[in-house]
Amino acid sequence: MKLTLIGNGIMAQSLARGLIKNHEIEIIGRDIEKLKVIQEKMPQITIKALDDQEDITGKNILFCVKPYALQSVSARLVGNANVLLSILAGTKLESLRKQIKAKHYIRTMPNIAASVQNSMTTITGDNEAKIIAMEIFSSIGQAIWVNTETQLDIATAIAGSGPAYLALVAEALADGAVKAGLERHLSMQLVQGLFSGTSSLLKHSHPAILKDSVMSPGGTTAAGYAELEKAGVRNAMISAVEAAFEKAIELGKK
Ligand SMILES: NC(=O)C1=CN([C@@H]2O[C@H](COP(=O)(O)OP(=O)(O)OC[C@H]3O[C@@H](n4cnc5c(N)ncnc54)[C@H](O)[C@@H]3O)[C@@H](O)[C@H]2O)C=CC1
Ligand SMILES: O=C(O)[C@@H]1CCC=N1
Repeated sequence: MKLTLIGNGIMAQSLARGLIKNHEIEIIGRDIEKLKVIQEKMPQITIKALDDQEDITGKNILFCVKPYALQSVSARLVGNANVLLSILAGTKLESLRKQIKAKHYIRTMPNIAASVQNSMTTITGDNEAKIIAMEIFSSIGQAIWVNTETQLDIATAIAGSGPAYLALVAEALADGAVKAGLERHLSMQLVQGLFSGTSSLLKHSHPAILKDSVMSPGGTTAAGYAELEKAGVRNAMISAVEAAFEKAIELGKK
């Protein structure tokens, strides 16, 4: 399938890197020099500077600019796209419909692991475009269709932003090991293996069961776990997801 990405930032590049294996990719962005650098890394893609009258007629567009840029970028788009698939956090389908012409509209929330074909993506929007949207995002990881934009905004707070939360945990665990005296490279290697193994286990086990099976009576895990509870890590995680959800709602009001 031919896909046109508008935007040349981190997420457009992550999506392109994942999608290139199964799709024909065009990236349209405002920074042609940056696009040339991207093309050096992914020679199969085509690149184009965003025109003041950029014709999107018949294209399947993956819209990858910042939420605040919706108005200024859409003012430069002419014609009627086939499907407009937006990845903009918070931005409502209603705003997209008002500002960009397309046959069908989709909101999606992929994450940065799209670059390694392991995104956890949620999708909502026009039912007529459900199959095409699910096909695109299933080719770069797992894709789930949800029925409301509220569900998508909550999903944004966990699966969209989540890689940053888990990266914080990963970095902090490695720092703990370094503090205890282990070399940095070994600490990082252990954390990578830890995340990979735990993620495999989580596919089949409830987190509470997993935790119980690791925690021996009077053992190391119980000692460490008590510190996490004392520091309020559980509550911090819940608050983080709530705050990110609220921010998505706020972005949707702009
Ligand atoms: N970074 C992530 O992990 C994720 C980001 N998103 C969404 O992806 C979108 C892009 O985010 P990032 O790639 O992280 O940001 P970024 O800052 O790396 O890229 C933003 C892109 O928007 C373009 N842009 C901004 N203003 C523009 C204008 N006036 N005219 C033309 N182009 C303009 C920039 O040139 C750039 O290509 C955002 O809407 C964000 O909500 C969604 C899922 C995950
Ligand atoms: O931080 C953000 O707003 C975007 C949306 C999800 C991940 N990054």
